[in-house]
Amino acid sequence: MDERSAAVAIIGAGTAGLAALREVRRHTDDVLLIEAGAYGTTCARLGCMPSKLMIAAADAAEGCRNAATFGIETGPVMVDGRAVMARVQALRDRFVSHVVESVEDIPAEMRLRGRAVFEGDGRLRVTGEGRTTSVRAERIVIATGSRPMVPEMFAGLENVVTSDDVFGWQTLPESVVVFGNGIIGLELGQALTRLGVRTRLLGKDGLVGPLTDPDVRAVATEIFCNAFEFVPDHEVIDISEADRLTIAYHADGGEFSGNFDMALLAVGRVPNVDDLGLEATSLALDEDGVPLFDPDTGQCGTSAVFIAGDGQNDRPLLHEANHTGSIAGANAAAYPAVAAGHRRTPLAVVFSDPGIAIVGESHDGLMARGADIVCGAADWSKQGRAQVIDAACGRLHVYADRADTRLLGAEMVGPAAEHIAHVLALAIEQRMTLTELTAMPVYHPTLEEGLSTALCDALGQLSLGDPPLRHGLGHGAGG
Ligand SMILES: Cc1cc2nc3c(=O)[nH]c(=O)nc-3n(C[C@H](O)[C@H](O)[C@H](O)COP(=O)(O)OP(=O)(O)OC[C@H]3O[C@@H](n4cnc5c(N)ncnc54)[C@H](O)[C@@H]3O)c2cc1C
Ligand SMILES: NC(=O)c1ccc[n+]([C@@H]2O[C@H](COP(=O)([O-])OP(=O)(O)OC[C@H]3O[C@@H](n4cnc5c(N)ncnc54)[C@H](O)[C@@H]3O)[C@@H](O)[C@H]2O)c1
Repeated sequence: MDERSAAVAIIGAGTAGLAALREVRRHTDDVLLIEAGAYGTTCARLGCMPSKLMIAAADAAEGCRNAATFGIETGPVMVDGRAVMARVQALRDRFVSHVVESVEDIPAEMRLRGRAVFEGDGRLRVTGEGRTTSVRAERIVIATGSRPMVPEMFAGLENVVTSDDVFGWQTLPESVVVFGNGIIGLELGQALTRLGVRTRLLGKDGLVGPLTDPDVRAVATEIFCNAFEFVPDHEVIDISEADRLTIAYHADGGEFSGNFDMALLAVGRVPNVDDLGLEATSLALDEDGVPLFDPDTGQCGTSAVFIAGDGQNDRPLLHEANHTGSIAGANAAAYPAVAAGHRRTPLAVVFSDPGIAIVGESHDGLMARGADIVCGAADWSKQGRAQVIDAACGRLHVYADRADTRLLGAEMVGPAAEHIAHVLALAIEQRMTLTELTAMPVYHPTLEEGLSTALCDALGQLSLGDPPLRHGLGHGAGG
């Protein structure tokens, strides 16, 4: 068995692991980056980028279908599944190759290929490429990511895939039943529908992505139920498999069934911590097997182990993997001088059409802590610019503290959600009040006028004297 030692070992060369490495190398080159799989990150290979490529193709098809609304005739829209997947894979490969090149620029002596398992505190066994290496590390960063959850009832079925499989398809299937009304289910379910795949999305508990505000969720439910075969809640009665999958289920008080080429599971992701041998360490674990850690430092208890990215099982998003990776790396390098990093305003976006976003504190979170808030609303169906571009549907709610009028959070479904969410994140990060926000300039005619409507609505509900001069053009059908 080979033996290695390092001041810092990082398990996982994904987004979080690479961010941690960058921070550690500011302090020391005595670091080992351990990777069990292919270099290239989940984001580029199997996540953010290929999914957005598929959505881009789907939106192009939908744009052609809707062109007649503007008086433009395109003729029948034909989707060439092979060409769609070829573009997805070509651009995905380009994104992956950029990451792989940057990893290969890391000095070879800092990299180790193989699967790491803890053998005790500060001790790892790494197995891969035909050899086993025993690693002693003073500090360790766990950055092992997550994988799709596969519930027991699907085990053993052949025609069941996850997002790990979709982007490798050579062409598009004829039909897919998607399980999961979360972010992946909505994004891929809608994209597949727009790409001409007969798609049914079966969800649980009436949820729509991450939305928690009942009014916003109700609007989103109506929109997506009209946009494609979306069943927000169901209970499986039976799944059988011959040539195709046959699903029988209860929904809306009735009994339904359907035949599909395959099932796409998008029912959540599990952190890759279960096969890490954590039981061999002195770390305390939560009920999901994740080490108890401080979200501000990434530190697990008072140990020299830090955790980052999807492995934290907290905010499984790319920018959070990058940020928590940096925090964990900086603290692993400086240990025992551990410092809190600044955790940014929570921000989650669903790239559906219309888009969905949550910024800052969610409605559920605010209610749970008994916050005294004022909620301002905008109805996108009446918004001028949204009507111009044929995107007039959705709802925006902004939440502000009733006492000091600081913006606390927002939930939305509607046009430009990804951009409006960023404006709001900036405002929350800067601790801006409704008075300050409504004093900002708003151009006409823009979708930002819808945001202005919601902010003015919130301010108008407070007894602060006269509300500011409203940007009237943002309120109605163009004036
Ligand atoms: C379909 C899909 C779409 C997504 N879209 C978006 C999006 O649009 N925006 C967004 O913000 N987020 C999106 N995400 C989430 C985002 O991709 C993840 O949050 C992010 O990639 C997590 O990065 P990470 O570094 O934690 O994990 P990863 O990049 O997965 O890195 C973990 C690495 O650890 C390695 N590893 C695991 N166990 C071991 C071990 N024992 N030993 C050695 N190595 C090990 C793995 O092989 C892997 O390379 C999407 C995810 C999916 C699946
Ligand atoms: N745009 C983005 O930022 C983006 C895109 C894709 C993925 N991601 C990340 O990946 C994570 C995982 O995505 P996800 O969509 O798999 O998980 P998710 O946690 O977002 O949603 C899972 C959904 O599946 C439902 N569900 C659970 N069991 C079910 C069952 N048996 N049948 C039907 N539905 C069931 C749940 O109610 C939930 O709504 C996301 O939370 C997100 O952080 C982000």
